[in-house]
Amino acid sequence: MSAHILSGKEVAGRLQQEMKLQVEELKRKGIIPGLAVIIAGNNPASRLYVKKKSEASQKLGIYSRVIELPDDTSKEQLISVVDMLNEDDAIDGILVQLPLPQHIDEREIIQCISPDKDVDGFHPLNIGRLSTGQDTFIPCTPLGILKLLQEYHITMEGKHVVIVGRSNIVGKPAGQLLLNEHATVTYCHSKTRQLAHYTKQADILISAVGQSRLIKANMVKENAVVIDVGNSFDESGKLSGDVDFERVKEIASFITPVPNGVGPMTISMLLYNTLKAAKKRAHAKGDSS
Ligand SMILES: Nc1nc(=O)c2c([nH]1)NC[C@@H]1CN(c3ccc(C(=O)N[C@@H](CCC(=O)O)C(=O)O)cc3)C=[N+]21
Repeated sequence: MSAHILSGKEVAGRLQQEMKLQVEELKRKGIIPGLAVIIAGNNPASRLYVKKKSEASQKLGIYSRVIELPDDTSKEQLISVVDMLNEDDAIDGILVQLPLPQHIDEREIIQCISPDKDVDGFHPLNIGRLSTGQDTFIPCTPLGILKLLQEYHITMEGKHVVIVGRSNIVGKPAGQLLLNEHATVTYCHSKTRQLAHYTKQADILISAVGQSRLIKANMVKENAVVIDVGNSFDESGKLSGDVDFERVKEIASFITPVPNGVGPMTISMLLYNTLKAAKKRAHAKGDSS
């Protein structure tokens, strides 16, 4: 039997309709949610993602500002842009698109973002909050995965979640988030020996590596839930995930496609976090709802 498809596109569309109403409500209270995206350099994939983010926010009625900087922008220039946005009352959320040009230390820039505007959830303070189970901005991809699982009534408590990939933006925070949901979490990465030994034990398998069709059918347990975070290109230049979808779907119970799986959920959660920040601003303004 073939797996059920976890349609990120469908769920993201639904969530965005709900959020549109919330934006309208905020506007009635005199608050226009605002998102700023900074992109340095002209990596074509990064440009495409930034365009998607800005289009999606505008569709909801969120004020969107994209700040494009050249590849040779200095660290000081970038920090001064972040500082300006930290101070700007029209901006609730700041996203610095990664990767940054080689000569800039990403950590140094991320630390300059006000934790209250850090809609990516990448600031060390927010990472600390996530790891101790406090309220915070949860990184968009892990949060998107959680919402997608919840939407399909897939429970996490007591399940063995195996995460392949330990990046700061997906793998690591996804593990912490699902640990907070009472899953048993195993991390695998490029140095893991006998990867299949671990992946075969997963009730929920999350791959966030960026290597086309790394996860084969014989690495997946019967009826597992398979979440594919990969967005890479195969030999023929076609957009492809980490999972050998055509074969794995015959073994899994649920599976995300690429495209239209995790990607659209990531975008939705960026809007969700921006709204969360704007609601806090409304609250600070003296609104009690
Ligand atoms: N500060 C920062 N925050 C990020 O959240 C961030 C980032 N930097 N840098 C790059 C990665 C990548 N990322 C994606 C978001 C959506 C899709 C997406 O919507 N993908 C579509 C396909 C896209 C296509 O057609 O090429 C899909 O899977 O359906 C992909 C990738 C966010 N990132």
